[in-house]
Amino acid sequence: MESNSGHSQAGYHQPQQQLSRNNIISIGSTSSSSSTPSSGNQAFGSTRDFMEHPISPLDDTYQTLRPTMDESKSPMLPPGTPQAPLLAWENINYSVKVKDKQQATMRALLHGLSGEIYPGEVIGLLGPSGAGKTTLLNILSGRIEGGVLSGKVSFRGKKRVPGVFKRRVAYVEQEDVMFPMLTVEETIMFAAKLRLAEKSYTSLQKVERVANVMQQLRLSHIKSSRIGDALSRGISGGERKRVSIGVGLVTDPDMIVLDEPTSGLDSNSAEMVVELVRDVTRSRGIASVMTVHQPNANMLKCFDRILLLSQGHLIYFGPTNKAIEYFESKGFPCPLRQNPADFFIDVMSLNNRSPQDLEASKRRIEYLAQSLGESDKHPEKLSLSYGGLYEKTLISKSLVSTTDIGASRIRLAPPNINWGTTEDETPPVRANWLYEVATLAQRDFITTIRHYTFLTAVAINAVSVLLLIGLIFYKLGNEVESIQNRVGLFFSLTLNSTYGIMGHYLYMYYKAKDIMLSERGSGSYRMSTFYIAKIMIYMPIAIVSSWVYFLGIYYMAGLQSTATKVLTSLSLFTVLLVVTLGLVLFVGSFVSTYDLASVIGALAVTTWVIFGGHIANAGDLLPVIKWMQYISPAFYAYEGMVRTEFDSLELHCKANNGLCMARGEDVISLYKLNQFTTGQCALIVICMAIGYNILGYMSLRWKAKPKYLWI
Ligand SMILES: Nc1ncnc2c1ncn2[C@@H]1O[C@H](COP(=O)(O)OP(=O)(O)OP(=O)(O)O)[C@@H](O)[C@H]1O
Repeated sequence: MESNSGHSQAGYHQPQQQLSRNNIISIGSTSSSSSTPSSGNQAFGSTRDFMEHPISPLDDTYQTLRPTMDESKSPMLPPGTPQAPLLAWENINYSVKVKDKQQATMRALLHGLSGEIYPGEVIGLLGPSGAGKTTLLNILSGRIEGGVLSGKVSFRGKKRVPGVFKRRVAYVEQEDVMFPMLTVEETIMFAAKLRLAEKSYTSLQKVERVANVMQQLRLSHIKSSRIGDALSRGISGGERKRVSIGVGLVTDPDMIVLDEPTSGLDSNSAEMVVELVRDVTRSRGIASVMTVHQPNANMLKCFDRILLLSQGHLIYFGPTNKAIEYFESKGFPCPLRQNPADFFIDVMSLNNRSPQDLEASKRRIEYLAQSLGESDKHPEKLSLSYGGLYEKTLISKSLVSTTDIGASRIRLAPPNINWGTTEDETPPVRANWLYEVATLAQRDFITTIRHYTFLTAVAINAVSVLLLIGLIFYKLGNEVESIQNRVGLFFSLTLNSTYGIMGHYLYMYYKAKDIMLSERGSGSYRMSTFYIAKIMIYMPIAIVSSWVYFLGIYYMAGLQSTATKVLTSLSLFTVLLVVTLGLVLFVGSFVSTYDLASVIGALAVTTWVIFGGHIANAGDLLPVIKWMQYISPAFYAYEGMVRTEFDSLELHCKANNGLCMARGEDVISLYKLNQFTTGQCALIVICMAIGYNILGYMSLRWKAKPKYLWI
């Protein structure tokens, strides 16, 4: 085996092919000069694969990798062409507060990390579980919340401006958060409509852009298929991931950040996703960075550089094809038939099998982390000191440079990208407010009408309430005994206009909120447009479905049917629906989880109903709790409706036993439902409807506002 001294600094400048051969000779002690490279499509993940290929798979891997830094300099860009890193970070430290035996201590998750990403590069972030990959990715993409963060991150050589940065960087989350009822094309199209200002792009241009993205991501043939979810089958996991990438790409970002894009995918789909990201990165001249769990050799080949992390320490950040050599220089030669990624992760992992193993692995990681700092041979150091893969200056706006790298053609800096101008600090133009409302309402409308279970539940509720209450209170008549039934009927209507709405719409709201929170990270749209669109879609459905049973019950029961009375009661009932919808949006916005929100929502509605004037006589409550009556919208709606019905109602007494109340007004007095006039009741409920919706909007703004740390 070659000694460490064999890897001189000059060794890192050797052409790649020579390096690979050297590796094979030195590690495997076999000559590879006459070997036949295996197919580039093959994943060298299993021992069988290796046995069938006498040449080291690494040789094949690295022969098709891009050239070394030195080779790539000249063909990538004309000599002297300026280029700056797209994203650079320096001395990143991050720690969080953790509770340990009742004591809060700070736990450092990242330790002094530095690096940079250049346009046209694909960076793979690898490391064992818990190494800090997602944490680093979140910091670099401006999505870290909580904890203490220090260091510097610059984008195009300048401090990041959140509003600009989040619209120039597409973030693809590990979980694909999309509306299952939309088709592939609709999903990408709505992203284009919401994120591309109509001032800058015509409708036709957006359509073309969407078609282009679908074609590039090989989604055109399934453009009309629904996304689907666990309940309704849709496109496959790999296709879903490509749609998520398409949603990010449609805005033409400068960089795409992917958190575990291959998780949950079979190896073929995983490879396809990584290869597509590489192709897109190169064809668009953008940069991409992704975390991947144990990539196979084919996936590893797609990364120009890899960043290896362990226990929050940087272990290696340099060209993929030099990592093996680097590890070998530190005394960790990669076995010939092992997938390099598995090998790196093995070397960087804590071994918990025994206290001795744990201690040894800790020392190994410490040594690797420290030796990175000391090593002046480290490829990344060279990259930094010489300008590395690219020259460290600015790419001119018009520059387009192509070069052959392995099987791929790289195109850098397409003409539509501006680098380093003052425009960088100006947030991109947003879509017009009304256009945004219309687009979100259109999306909500489509997703709601395709939500068959929701619509079926709403319809079943309306019909069953109509039949149940309608039959219980059928033809009440004007006998004095009908008093109890009349007040009971209005109480039942109050119950349904509160519990029914809470039950149906809270769940829908949470589903939509999850997607909104994910889209919000990229600054897709305003909170006001999201809120208004929700009201625009939920309210008509809630009102129309409730009117069906209200009017049906009204006529089945034979209540007073003058137009004024019907309209007054219907209006009070409708405003109560709107207040409850406001409560749904308020609780849904304020409380983070659906489980807790459903409990709080049900409790609030129960309180409204208890103090609604039917269960307990409105005038007989103890002063200490009587005030709760006045904050219950159900009380005003109920009082208003009962007053409307009993006003001028003549009741028939069968026998004059001294208990008969022949006038409706006497009933109102008996139940103490004469504290407010019907008009006052209506006004108060309208004010509550407005108040709850304002509260809902304010809490949405407050709670959904990303609290990311920026450095
Ligand atoms: N907010 C937090 N509070 C406490 N610990 C945290 C927090 N965020 C992350 N950690 C811890 O920091 C470490 C790194 O987490 P991170 O998710 O970045 O790792 P990872 O390399 O992405 O892991 P995996 O591959 O398993 O997803 C883990 O041990 C995790 O438990």
